[in-house]
Amino acid sequence: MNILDKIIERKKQEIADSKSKISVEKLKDSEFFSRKIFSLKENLKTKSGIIAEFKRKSPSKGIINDKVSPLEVVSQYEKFGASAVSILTDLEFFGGNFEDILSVRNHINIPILRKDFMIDEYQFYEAKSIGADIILLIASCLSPTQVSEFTELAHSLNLEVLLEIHSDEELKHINKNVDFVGINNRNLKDFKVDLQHSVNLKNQLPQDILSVAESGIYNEEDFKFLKEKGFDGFLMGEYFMKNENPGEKFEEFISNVKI
Ligand SMILES: O=P(O)(O)OC[C@@H](O)[C@@H](O)c1c[nH]c2ccccc12
Repeated sequence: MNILDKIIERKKQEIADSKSKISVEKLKDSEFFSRKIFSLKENLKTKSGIIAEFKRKSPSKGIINDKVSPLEVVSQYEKFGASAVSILTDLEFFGGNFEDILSVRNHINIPILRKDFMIDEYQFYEAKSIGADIILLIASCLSPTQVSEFTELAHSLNLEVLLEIHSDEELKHINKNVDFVGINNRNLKDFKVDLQHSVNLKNQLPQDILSVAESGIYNEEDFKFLKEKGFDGFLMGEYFMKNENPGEKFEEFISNVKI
């Protein structure tokens, strides 16, 4: 079984567990169902284009940073120009939890991407109830029909949709309603990073869709290369998080790439 299959197996159990504890009706009581919306579509153009991630650990890297708090990190990300922040909520494989989003939502004014493996409608209500603005749909975990149904549900909750693809076959998951197409530079099955592969895939996207380059952006050259190739957004985690002070690293990066 590859890691992605393991994650999905585990996720199914977690969802069943959560459903037995909290109903969708209960989730809807959250104050976040009726609040100001932060839009990445707007922020991609007006800010750096970087979606800066808070991530404690990952299956490919092990522990990255478990010493810093989400609030200190994402406040700095916001201050120095992140278009949005991405916060992992998977506990088992990424060391994240809902509290990581809840503890920052009312302190920042940029959108938050709930980064998790979305396979069930229930999770969209959950995402909304903890204050997320954007959700990730991973094509390799879903059928094209699920992508279009989940996109509709997300939009009905005022959540923006980032659809992640990694291969030519997954181009068929794209529909005109998704807000952004993310191309993962990292293969989730074997963790290999290949930027040129992403550029080739980007060239096959529909003309007017906003594109985000995801993962494995490890230095200024990588970033500049992808920007020159026309990506609108850049999802970066480890490069900042592996530092003692991720916010400071973000600031340094922004000033070096001059955006
Ligand atoms: O830390 P990196 O290499 O900069 O990558 C960030 C982000 O793209 C990565 O965490 C990611 C992209 N797609 C995912 C899907 C699930 C979990 C994590 C991810």
